[in-house]
Amino acid sequence: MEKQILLLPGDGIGPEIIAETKRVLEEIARLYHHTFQFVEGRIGGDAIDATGSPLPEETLDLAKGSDAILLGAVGGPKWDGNAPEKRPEKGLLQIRKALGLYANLRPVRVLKPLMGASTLKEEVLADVDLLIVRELTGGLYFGEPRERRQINGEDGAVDTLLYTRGEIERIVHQAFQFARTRKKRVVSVDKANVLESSRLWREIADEVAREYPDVTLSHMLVDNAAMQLIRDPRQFDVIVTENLFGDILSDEASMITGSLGLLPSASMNTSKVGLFEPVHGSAPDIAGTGAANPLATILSAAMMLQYSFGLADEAKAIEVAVDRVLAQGVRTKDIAKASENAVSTTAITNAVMEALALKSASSR
Ligand SMILES: NC(=O)c1ccc[n+]([C@@H]2O[C@H](COP(=O)([O-])OP(=O)(O)OC[C@H]3O[C@@H](n4cnc5c(N)ncnc54)[C@H](O)[C@@H]3O)[C@@H](O)[C@H]2O)c1
Ligand SMILES: CC(C)[C@H](C(=O)O)[C@@H](O)C(=O)O
Ligand SMILES: [Mg+2]
Repeated sequence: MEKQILLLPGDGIGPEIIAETKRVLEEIARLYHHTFQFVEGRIGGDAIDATGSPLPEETLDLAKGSDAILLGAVGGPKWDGNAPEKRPEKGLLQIRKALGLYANLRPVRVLKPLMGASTLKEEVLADVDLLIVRELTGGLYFGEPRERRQINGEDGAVDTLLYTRGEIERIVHQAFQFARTRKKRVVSVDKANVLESSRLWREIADEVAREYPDVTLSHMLVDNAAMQLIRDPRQFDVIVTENLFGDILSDEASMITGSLGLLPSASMNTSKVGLFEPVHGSAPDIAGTGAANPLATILSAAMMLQYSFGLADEAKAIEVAVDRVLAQGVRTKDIAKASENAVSTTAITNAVMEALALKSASSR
């Protein structure tokens, strides 16, 4: 198979984790006889410094001409004081919107060798396998107006939480379709006791549910959901929710697995180009130290192989290699216990590549 993959390293630890993940993809190409052509583009602070824009036209053109996009992370203190249009994060929001990537899939799977890395008790961790389906191109992130203005004679600011029927219907359908391939349970998370947009969300979720009689739908208020995720994450199969709630709940859910450095994501639409990126950010506090955990990005690449290229065996091989490396006790600092020696971003990637090659040799 021949595919063009756009790499968008971005800022902070982004270039480190993308360089390592590229090596894993090259190993997959070698082992399974594919041709992956890599092109590289700028986004975020890196793009602002080079071109003045967080998402240059050239990057968007490269994205549209590629088969899939693998992104590191954007942002950092250097650009924190920038005007809204010149913030690195704006580039990420713009590329999601421009490519219509409304469905953000964030799977949360407990990796058995890491049970001890989680702050939760082992009895609530066994069998955790949930999927957060986050709406990604609507809600507070994009609603207009958004501005500073005088309100009752003093400084004020407004953001707008806005959803249309079509936006809600399509993401809820996605959640039900994924639930059909899993444990057939959807929890729709909202704040319908306060927000009108949530009341519309709930009504539409109920309507959509009638088309999936084989799937159970329940509703949960977001504050309760935040608590239930920690109390007993095993109760969830698919969680569908609006943009901001999904952002917050997914960072929270990462601690079920043990680290934000483990959580992958896929942003999809109905057309061909998907964007794959770790859930975490640019981690400026550890950038350049070799401490970044590349596994979230490596697992995002596995999602890319599966969802964009239909390469299920290759995706599974990466997941199995990651499990094997963790079972061997190889750990970056974020998942190592005080008593364990932490290894570098490159060293854990080497271990994943060795596990891949070993598995491939033994299955021949
Ligand atoms: N998708 C993205 O590009 C994305 C996502 C979240 C935050 N951000 C941006 O990143 C910048 C930093 O934000 P933040 O510090 O709040 O969130 P962050 O996710 O970058 O980091 C939070 C904490 O988790 C740790 N961490 C994150 N990823 C890690 C990894 N792979 N390995 C080991 N440790 C890891 C960091 O060291 C930090 O202590 C901000 O500018 C923010 O806007 C970008
Ligand atoms: C960087 C930021 C805009 C982004 C978001 O909020 O969507 C990030 O936190 C994420 O989770 O992908
Ligand atoms: Mg986030």
